[in-house]
Amino acid sequence: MSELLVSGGRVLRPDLTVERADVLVDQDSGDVAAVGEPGALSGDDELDASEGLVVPGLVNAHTHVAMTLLRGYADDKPLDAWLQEDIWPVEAELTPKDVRAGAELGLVEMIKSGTTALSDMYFHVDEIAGAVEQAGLRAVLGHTAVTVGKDEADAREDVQQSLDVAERLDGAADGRIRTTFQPHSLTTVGEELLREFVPAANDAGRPIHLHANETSDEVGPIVDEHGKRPLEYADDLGVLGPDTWIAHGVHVDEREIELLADTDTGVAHCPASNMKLASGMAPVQELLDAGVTVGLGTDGAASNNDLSMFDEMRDAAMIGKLAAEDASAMAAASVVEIATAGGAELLGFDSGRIEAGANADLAVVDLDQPHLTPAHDLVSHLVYAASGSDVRHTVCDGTVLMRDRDVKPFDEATVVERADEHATALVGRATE
Ligand SMILES: N[C@@H](CCSC[C@H]1O[C@@H](n2cnc3c(=O)[nH]cnc32)[C@H](O)[C@@H]1O)C(=O)O
Ligand SMILES: [Zn+2]
Repeated sequence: MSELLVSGGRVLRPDLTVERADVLVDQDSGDVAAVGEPGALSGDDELDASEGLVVPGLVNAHTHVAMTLLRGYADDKPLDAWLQEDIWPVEAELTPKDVRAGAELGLVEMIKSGTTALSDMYFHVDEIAGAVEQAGLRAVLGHTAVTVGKDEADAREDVQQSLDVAERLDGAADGRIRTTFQPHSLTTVGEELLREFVPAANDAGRPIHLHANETSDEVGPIVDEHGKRPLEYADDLGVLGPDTWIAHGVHVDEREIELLADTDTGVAHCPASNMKLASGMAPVQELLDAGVTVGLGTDGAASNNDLSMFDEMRDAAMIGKLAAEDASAMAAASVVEIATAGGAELLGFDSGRIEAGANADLAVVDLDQPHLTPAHDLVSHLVYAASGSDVRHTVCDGTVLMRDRDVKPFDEATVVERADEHATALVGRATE
């Protein structure tokens, strides 16, 4: 048995208290074997956590990891125009190799900022799965179906593909990859196909992930057409349930919040994307108070524009207070909770907490820095003062993915260079 000792630091416990402790990782099972008194445990290999805080690996509950290729390509526009005028025309030119290059870049960025699990929505998913397998991360993947603007045969083919890809890739990378059925949103996939395929996904036991209630522009047409709120329509279609989580949930009314709680449907909150596209402020504190399971997501790098969950935590705290008009809303502990245990619950991974028996998915944050001094409250620091570049080591499934900022599964310089080349050629093709 090979064991890794994360030693000399402080550890963020599941109840969000901090104590001096060492963490012993069983690298064969990929689980935490024990959390013990400093110096009491020993392993074959050691990871130095002195002057550091060991935290659960962050869980990015909604992203499009390959969209790193479009980082900074189209900014300062609302969702609808941004997608239709800029993003979709370029995405139409994406090749599988582009997606692989963009995904690798995004995954390197995640490893460097302490993220160990992600929920992704995209296409050419085999390439994303290959990149995740190489990265050593944990992911929930899927093929996102869009039917607007497609003829009947293409539309059906796309939705069928979402179901097929989910079935084929579930359990890949030694179980680190799980899958979801993914209608893009309630307005971009037609009702007939939703009525046919959602029950099929449910019958297959496939979790569902989709964008919903992101902008007010998408709520109106659903109310006009179906005479009900988007999440009532979703419920009617069989979309809601304990295995489903929606991205955004910005424009939800009281009844919809109740519906989310009653059906145990989760929400991936994406504050940076919501601010940047001026989509609105999600009532996250209200969702939490109603008992809804909430995770935190960056969304894609074209609407953020980075994939750091540290930035996202700060944004969640800030906009959460503004939305509630209450400075005590989305307190630091709640934010850390959604970025770790909350996201893990949505994705269905036994991660998001450092405890014997849980997945050994963790990051060590370097506290020995001016902007993290003094150390009155380390949970506060994680949300309000730390950044992704403060992460010293990242471990997923018991494997060290970054040691002293050196990313192990990839040659970082090669990944950066390749992504840059692919992005430049892609935009060239799309605009020629
Ligand atoms: N474009 C493909 C499938 C869509 S993949 C998932 C899509 O979500 C898009 N996307 C990224 N961020 C957002 C968002 O915030 N709201 C809605 N869609 C988004 C992203 O650009 C990508 O096109 C097709 O037409 O078949
Ligand atoms: Zn999205």
